[in-house]
Amino acid sequence: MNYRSFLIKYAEIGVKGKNRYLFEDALVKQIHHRLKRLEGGFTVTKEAGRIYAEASEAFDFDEVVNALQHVFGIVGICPMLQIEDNGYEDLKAQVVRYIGEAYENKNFTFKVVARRGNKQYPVVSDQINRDLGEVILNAYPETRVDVHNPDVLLRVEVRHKINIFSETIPGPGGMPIGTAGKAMLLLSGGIDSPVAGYMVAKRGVTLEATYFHAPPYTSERAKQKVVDLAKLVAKYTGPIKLNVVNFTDIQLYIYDQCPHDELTIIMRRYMMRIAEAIAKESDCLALITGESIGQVASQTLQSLGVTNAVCELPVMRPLIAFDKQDIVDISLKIDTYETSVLPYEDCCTIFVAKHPVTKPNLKRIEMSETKLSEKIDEMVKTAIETREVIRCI
Ligand SMILES: Nc1ncnc2c1ncn2[C@@H]1O[C@H](COP(=O)(O)OP(=O)(O)OP(=O)(O)O)[C@@H](O)[C@H]1O
Repeated sequence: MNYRSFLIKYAEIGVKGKNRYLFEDALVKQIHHRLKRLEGGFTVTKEAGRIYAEASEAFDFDEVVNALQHVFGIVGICPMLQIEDNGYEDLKAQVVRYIGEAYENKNFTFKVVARRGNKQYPVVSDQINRDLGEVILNAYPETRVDVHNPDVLLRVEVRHKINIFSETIPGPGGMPIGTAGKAMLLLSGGIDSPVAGYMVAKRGVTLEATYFHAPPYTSERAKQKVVDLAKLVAKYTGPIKLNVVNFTDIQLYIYDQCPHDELTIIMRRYMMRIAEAIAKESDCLALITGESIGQVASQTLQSLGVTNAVCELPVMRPLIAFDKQDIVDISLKIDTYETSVLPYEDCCTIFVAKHPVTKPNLKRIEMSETKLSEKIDEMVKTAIETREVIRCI
């Protein structure tokens, strides 16, 4: 079948009451944004509970489906034949043509489910089901009707135009980007943080990201890996503004002044302070990290509490109760795993102590931080001011 149009199904956003149009408009915008980079000259429109993408020229079917499968908010992608209402006999002929072109092998069972959005249409749905069933059986005698468990469920929607479709390709689900504010992802080169960003973005949150690097202790390649990860996540979220913060002086200073078993937690607190300052500048409403309870020393409940103590914005940790394998499974699904496991050094691991505290005490950590003079505030200011901003698409 040479499809020209797609019917886009969305679930959750269909139940958003009076705000529904906002969600639909955001989804239309995201679909439009994604398809405009591809061939096909797509027009994206909405019509009472339905979104359509219609091509005006030739396009690569797989490429378009792949693009739509990266748009949060879509639960199903139905390639469809959309026709004008040119009378009942024409509808019958078009359905026969659809089945003829869509299925090479006609040895299947089917059921027709018609729905009249346009109640003026002269034939009621039940009658349409029976009549179309009959013309299909006559045209293709190998087919059989099975109303309980059909191989092919042929849907015919009689609206302003008539939609004929029988296949639903799953979409990613979630909510359209741009419907739930913006958050700052602390993006490292590991497996977890890209997955954390993906999960929060899937709820409609626009992402910005911050990466801390420590040249010359961390390489250009390590930075490039984070840029590559941001680009992979951006396939789902749209462009991500990545702030690359030079953390070297701060790390060296903390290393000089503070007990080494507290380095990880104190560095983490400075990362959060800096990420939050940039987040506030960018109107982000929350921070996101890839932490999960107990994974490493800095991810015990005590450590998470001590880290949180420096943040005013809420810190979202979508992986908090996930096992590593569950996180790996998502990273494989979203295609970040292979990049995440490339063996480049991370700035936290370079200065890590042999036996970091696993149950830090807030008072003690605050006491240790008093060893850092006003110099640290200057360093934080400089790190924020001199950050590099990379647009990842
Ligand atoms: N260099 C960094 N730049 C930005 N964020 C970082 C950096 N290092 C750590 N983080 C943030 O802190 C979280 C915990 O990092 P940590 O190194 O303890 O764990 P991890 O399991 O290695 O995480 P990941 O797999 O995301 O790197 C990360 O998920 C990320 O959100």
